[in-house]
Amino acid sequence: MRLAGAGVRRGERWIFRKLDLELIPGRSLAVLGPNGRGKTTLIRAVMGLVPLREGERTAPRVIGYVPQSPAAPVGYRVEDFVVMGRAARLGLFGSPGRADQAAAAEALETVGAAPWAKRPVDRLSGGERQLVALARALATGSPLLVLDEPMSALDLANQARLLKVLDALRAGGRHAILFSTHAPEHALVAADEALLMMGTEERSIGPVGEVLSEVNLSNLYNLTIRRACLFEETGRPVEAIVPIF
Ligand SMILES: Nc1ncnc2c1ncn2[C@@H]1O[C@H](COP(=O)(O)OP(=O)(O)OP(=O)(O)O)[C@@H](O)[C@H]1O
Repeated sequence: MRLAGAGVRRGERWIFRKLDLELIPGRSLAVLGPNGRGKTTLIRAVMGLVPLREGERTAPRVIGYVPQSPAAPVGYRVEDFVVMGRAARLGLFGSPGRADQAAAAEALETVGAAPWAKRPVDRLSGGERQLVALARALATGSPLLVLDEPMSALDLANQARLLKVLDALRAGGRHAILFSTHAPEHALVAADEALLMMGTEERSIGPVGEVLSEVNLSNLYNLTIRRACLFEETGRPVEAIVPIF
């Protein structure tokens, strides 16, 4: 996926301009910024759901997408909903075959949602729905996964589960992952690079460890923010990022 000199306007206002972005399989990028700064707009532009007013976009035909508030159509079981991720492979009147059912079952297993396969999708909680939406995105088989605040409705255990899934997908090398988040710690553990959206043309992009510095985060949120290493776990520092107020 590539954006070159990309810009999106809403009415009279540019949300972002002159944005260059490149993502390859095996790499994960986290997008951070205050409320209303344009994360969802950027994600929708990557998806091709919002037109660019300048610049160019190159992306796979099918993209695995987890929107901020995943829909829950009435009358579908979880497994049917996840198999919908295969739609682009089926053609207009195609119905899912064994391989499609197997891909859906595997995706549900990956996110830990297999036990809910027979449940009505409209009766899932917000967090359960986010995990099932990720399963549907995985079932597409796309090399690109785009997730808009995927952790926002998840409890701590499911946040950990999702971070582990994203980390494993990235390590597997077959997926490029783009996700937005309000939790810099999540970017530290599940992304290689971070994009901080500071202003329309102002941004910082680079390796998470460098970009998510106390100075950058304090400037981004206009607040004093401290970052501290708590301990090391299997050779990797576990860090806390804390606002001071
Ligand atoms: N359809 C639209 N028409 C006009 N303006 C819009 C539209 N959608 C979003 N905006 C505006 O674009 C700006 C960026 O919104 P966006 O949803 O991309 O921000 P965000 O960083 O994802 O915010 P949050 O963290 O609150 O989810 C906001 O000022 C918003 O009001």
